[in-house]
Amino acid sequence: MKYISTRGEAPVLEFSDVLLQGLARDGGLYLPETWPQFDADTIASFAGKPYQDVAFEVISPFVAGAIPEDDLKSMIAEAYDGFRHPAVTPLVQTGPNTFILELFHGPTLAFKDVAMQLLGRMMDYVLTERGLRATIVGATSGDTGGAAIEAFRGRERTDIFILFPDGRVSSVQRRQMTTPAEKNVHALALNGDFDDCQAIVKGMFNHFSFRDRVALSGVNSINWARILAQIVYYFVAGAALGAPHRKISFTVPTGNFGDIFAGYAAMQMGLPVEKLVVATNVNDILARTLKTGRYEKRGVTPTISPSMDIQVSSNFERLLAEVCGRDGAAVRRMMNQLSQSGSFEIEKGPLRAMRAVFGAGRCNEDETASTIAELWNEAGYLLDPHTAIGVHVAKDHDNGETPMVVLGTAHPAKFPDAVERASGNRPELPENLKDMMTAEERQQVLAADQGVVERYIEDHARAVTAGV
Ligand SMILES: Cc1ncc(COP(=O)(O)O)c(C=O)c1O
Ligand SMILES: N[C@@H](CCOP(=O)(O)O)C(=O)O
Repeated sequence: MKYISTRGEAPVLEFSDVLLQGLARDGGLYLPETWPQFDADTIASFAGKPYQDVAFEVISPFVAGAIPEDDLKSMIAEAYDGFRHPAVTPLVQTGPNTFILELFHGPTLAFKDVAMQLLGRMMDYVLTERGLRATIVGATSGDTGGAAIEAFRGRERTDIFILFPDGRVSSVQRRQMTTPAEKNVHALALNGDFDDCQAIVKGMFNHFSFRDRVALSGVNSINWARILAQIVYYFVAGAALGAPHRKISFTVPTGNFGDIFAGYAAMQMGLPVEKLVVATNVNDILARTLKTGRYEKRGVTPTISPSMDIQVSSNFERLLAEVCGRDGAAVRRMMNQLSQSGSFEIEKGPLRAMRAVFGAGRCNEDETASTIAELWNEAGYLLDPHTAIGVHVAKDHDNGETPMVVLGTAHPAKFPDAVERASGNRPELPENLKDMMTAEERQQVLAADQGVVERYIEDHARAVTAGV
């Protein structure tokens, strides 16, 4: 399998290189050159299989040649061994036609673990094989950071630097990043919002002398392997609910568009999907774009669903490339307009193609809280604020026939204050995470300035001087 950049000007790469690269050198994001196809019998055979077996079948065509089958199987087995539910991503029925796909049974209680636990192992494998070290950077609005740190803490070949918006993540999220004591972990609290953090990460990838000097690697969903691992649970849920013999709809709480792009990928690979519904909080750039055809940045408003407080949605670029027929020049034009003027227009044809697949809706703060209260009072099911946004938006897109799966992206205990205010019930952390709430914290507060962050990384990353 070969990978090409959305902007069409970076080298075509194999899987192992895409895994280590993060952002393409033309500023774009890597996509597989073609979508592997699964026929109806293969999809039907996923029903009832262990998650790990489906993961192997879905992931291997993308990885073929880079990682031998037995090694890939072992990595998958180890990655999901630590999940607290034997089904890894169980489906729970919460209404006559509605299901929540619980993606939060991993070590840091968010869907990010599903991909990150595998990504950490794959990167370590490739770095060891090549005798290299890497400096990993990531931007987080709360969940990616903790999941990435958990996946890479103590790993000999990597140092990890996570940039998060100071004061804008929940205390559980912050502690997941600041309490690991391993020396290769660096939690950087930046004086800005998530978009500032993400812009600095992309800026560092586009600063080639720095990028090469520190052997920069990325674990945000700009890294294709993150999306790849997330495709699996769409197939697992789809097959459990009757695919390929009937269509399924998915509503996805969305920020950086990575999770829902994985659903789009599953669809391209043969999963019969009726609709992929984008659910946003009041930072609703994606819902607005699908409605108006104009992608237009506004300021970020802090909400009780902080992980979705995002305006510049990285993976939307992957969708643009798809609906523009992989026309790199068209994608470059739109991305240049975005960086120059803060907005761009999507042409009619590509917009029509998007609307054929995607629906969208937005959920404000009151609606988020009342959705949490409602499901708690009616069904005794406690939602986290991000999943609540999905549940709220899904109602408007449920046709009463096609099963509607809402992606349950985080455990309510990650947001105990907001959940308690909404439902009167304070969710408890799993026993093994409770110590974290009293452990010593370690973080570095820095200005949201690329130069400042780069200097900090150069001073602390072992890849700069060591190179195994
Ligand atoms: C709990 C939670 N829900 C939803 C999202 C949105 O996911 P994505 O950025 O892949 O759209 C995130 C973070 O991105 C998150 O942490
Ligand atoms: N919501 C995310 C934002 C970064 O997401 P990613 O999927 O692009 O890595 C978070 O919680 O950090």
